[in-house]
Amino acid sequence: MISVQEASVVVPAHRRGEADRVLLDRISLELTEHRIAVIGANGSGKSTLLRLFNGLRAPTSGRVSVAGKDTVKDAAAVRARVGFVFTDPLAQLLMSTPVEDVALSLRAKVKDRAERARRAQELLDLRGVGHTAHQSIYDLSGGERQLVALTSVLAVEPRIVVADEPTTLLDLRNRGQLREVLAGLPQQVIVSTHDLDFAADAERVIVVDAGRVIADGEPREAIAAYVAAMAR
Ligand SMILES: Nc1ncnc2c1ncn2[C@@H]1O[C@H](COP(=O)(O)OP(=O)(O)OP(=O)(O)O)[C@@H](O)[C@H]1O
Repeated sequence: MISVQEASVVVPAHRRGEADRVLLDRISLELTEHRIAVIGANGSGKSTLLRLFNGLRAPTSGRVSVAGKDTVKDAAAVRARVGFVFTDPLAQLLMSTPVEDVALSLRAKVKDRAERARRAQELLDLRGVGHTAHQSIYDLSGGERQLVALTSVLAVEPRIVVADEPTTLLDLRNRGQLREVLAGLPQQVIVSTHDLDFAADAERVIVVDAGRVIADGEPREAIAAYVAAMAR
């Protein structure tokens, strides 16, 4: 379980006379539900919040832990447990072809090189992108790329998947496909999204506004609170 206790993220002012920037302001959350969506306007702090969950970002004050492990002090254990999917898969695909990228994720678990490549191919097949295995990642469509990135993240067998606007760059069909894949995962899945239909599928919706949680709970009510806040 992810636990956020009074976590703030503050960026110090760059110039004299400027105020510090508070990106997140004393957030406390216990994330126990299987499907959680985080929504909020552009720049409200969703990405910053999600990055706290796997230690990509450290809180300036307060504490974030995953299954009792501190995201700063136990960073490696936390990263192994919490997989992170970026909006732009090119930000996370490190190798030049899908099969190499997934094999890289398998490195800790499968020592033999040939076996690693075989397993990587199997995992890509499972996600319906096996045919892209040896293509350059730059030649893949956006949807294929996102599925390859997700396959690489899942290859590490994380207990929790955190996905930062994973459908934003996708067309309607690929968006639907990715939503389906995420919905079918056995892991706990926490996504940020601007797609309110996607958010409505979650068990719990957290609304972030200017670095604060302004609504948190059952999707219908939380989404209504977000829509009302946007209208103000
Ligand atoms: N390192 C940083 N230094 C200064 N400001 C930052 C830094 N990182 C993020 N910000 C600012 O924090 C605010 C929140 O950013 P964040 O990416 O968390 O928002 P978001 O809700 O995910 O937005 P979007 O929906 O547009 O992706 C933005 O105004 C952003 O410019």
